[in-house]
Amino acid sequence: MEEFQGPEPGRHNTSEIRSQRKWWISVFFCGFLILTGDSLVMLLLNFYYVQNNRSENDQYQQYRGTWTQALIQNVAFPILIPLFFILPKPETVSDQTNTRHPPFLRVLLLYLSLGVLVSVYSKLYALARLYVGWGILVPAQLILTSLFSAFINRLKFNRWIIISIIFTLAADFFCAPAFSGTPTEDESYTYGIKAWLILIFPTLAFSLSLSLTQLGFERVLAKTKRYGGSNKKVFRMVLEMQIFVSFVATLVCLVGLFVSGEFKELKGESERFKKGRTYYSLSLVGLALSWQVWAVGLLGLVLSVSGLFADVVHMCASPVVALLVVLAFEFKDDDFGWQRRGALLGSVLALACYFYYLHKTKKKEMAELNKRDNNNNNSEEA
Ligand SMILES: Nc1nc2[nH]cnc2c(=O)[nH]1
Repeated sequence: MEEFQGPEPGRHNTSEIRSQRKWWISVFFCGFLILTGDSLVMLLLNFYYVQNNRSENDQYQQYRGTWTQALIQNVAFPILIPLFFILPKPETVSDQTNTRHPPFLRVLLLYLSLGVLVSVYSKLYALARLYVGWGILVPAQLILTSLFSAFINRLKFNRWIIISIIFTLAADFFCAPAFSGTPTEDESYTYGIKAWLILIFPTLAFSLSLSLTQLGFERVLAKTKRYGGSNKKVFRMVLEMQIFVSFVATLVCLVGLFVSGEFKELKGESERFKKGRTYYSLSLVGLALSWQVWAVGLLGLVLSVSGLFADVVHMCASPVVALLVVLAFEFKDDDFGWQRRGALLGSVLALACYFYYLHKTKKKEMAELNKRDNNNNNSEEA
């Protein structure tokens, strides 16, 4: 006689264990991309400005070139297009009749608004780094990201997240990677009211873009027909978001480059480059590719965890970047002293706290699933 087989015990558990494992792998992978992107960008930027003979320019000229930097931050998005098509399409769920998909116009508006925000923060970030110290820019940004996450994404803060934020703030306040782009000093430029405005707007735009991107993934992209309309998050969304947003940002930066007349300076820059034009082009290509690596990692973490976590990881990369810059360049007075070692420790602790919180959340999810499975089995046996 054939035995009646009830629902296989632990079936949900096995698939949950598998999906949690995949989730952890993607979190570590995206974190690695952010760290790699941040490090390469800073190393190449330093190389670029060292080679650029900045000190030979007049003070005005030293604050130029920021539209070019903004353009480079966004322009290499086409390298992601083949990857987008290689990744498998998500399956569409069969029960779609009742699902309301967001209209095309909403998706378009999302990409347009994020593209403009990204172009704003790319341009002003390039400028802000010339005016104000990293130690002020970065903590301000993390505080704003926390506020936006609380109000826009309804993120619930707990003690582990708060401790992680405090460690990150401390680490970044004491650990600015050396930056050879800083103009040869004129204090009035650095701390004037203009400098403070230039600090506030890119940090605002960056923080806002993280929260809106998270909202866009959850409320718009995950509900579209092409992603199954099932609220499932897949990596393809990251690539789609990055490609369309960077496309808009690139257009805005191109307009800025031409309207400001900065494009006329490109020839002079390539001629000034100490190692010659080939190295000039190679360093710009390297920078553009590194920015894409960074952006995919950042958006990947926004998708799989949150905008706040993505910002924490991005900020925690600074001490590592500072160490790499010390090893790669011989800038005067730049060493990896006790302050930076402390900052590195702060970053490690910040990440440990956040990861501990994520681990606890995932464990709780699994326990709830176990409980539900057990209840279902018991009621079917009764
Ligand atoms: N505003 C801003 N722009 C960025 N572009 C790359 N990183 C950053 C950042 O931390 N802040």
